[in-house]
Amino acid sequence: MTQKQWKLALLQMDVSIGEPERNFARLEELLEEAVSHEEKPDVIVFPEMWNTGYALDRIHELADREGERTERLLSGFSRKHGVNVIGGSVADKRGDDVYNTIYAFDRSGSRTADYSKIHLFRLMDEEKYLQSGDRVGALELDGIQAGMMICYDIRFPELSRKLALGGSQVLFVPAEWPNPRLHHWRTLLMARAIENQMYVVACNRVGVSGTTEFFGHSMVIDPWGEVLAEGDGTERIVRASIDLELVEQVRSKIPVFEDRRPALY
Ligand SMILES: NC(=O)CCC(=O)C(=O)O
Repeated sequence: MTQKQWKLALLQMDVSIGEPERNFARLEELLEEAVSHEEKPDVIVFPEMWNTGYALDRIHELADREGERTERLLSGFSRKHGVNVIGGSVADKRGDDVYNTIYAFDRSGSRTADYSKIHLFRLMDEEKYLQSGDRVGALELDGIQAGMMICYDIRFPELSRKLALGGSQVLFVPAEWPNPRLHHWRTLLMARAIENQMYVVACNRVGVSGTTEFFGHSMVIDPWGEVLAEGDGTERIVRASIDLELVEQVRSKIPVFEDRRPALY
């Protein structure tokens, strides 16, 4: 049966660069905290590259081979607690290549989808060490259609539009988005929500790696562009409830999808 409301928990965690053991341990603590709350979440989301951070010069030795460790933890957790998990993204190694990949699990613990980042971010040298994905990330959870993008992907409006046209009502965005671009982060996320009349659920990390500072400000934005929840710069769980019926209400109030003129552009 299609669910009409979702309670969300965004694990706005700090990530220890190049230390998967510490990061797995911290993530497990935050996962337990997320489900111990009186408002048990329907969907849990975490940041980008939470297993290794941007330890790119050692990424081939640190990446999770075939995503096996990530899958073991998240599949077991989602089944045990009957919760959907958008597993942030991890550095995962397939063959000789390392990707930046989201693994998503439904309430039964089944891996329902994965998505590897399409647009690699040169300012952080991703293109020198990582392979890009070659397909978009659509999925269905609790009968709700959703899309996945990773961090820099939000600068490419064509991608979120494609997901919206394919039926997505919610866009999940794990990120490691640093200072000094808070203004870009907030504005781009709001634009993706308003132009596509969809929920945007974006989880950014906090903390410092070398000289790079990550500001958090994880956000849940509704299809009208209202910010339902926003983190600060500290490690915490950001919670929000969303009502999926609002997507249809906003889309009928301003019928953007009917008024498009794709023949002209
Ligand atoms: N990890 C990323 O993709 C960072 C993207 C970013 O910071 C940006 O400004 O874009």
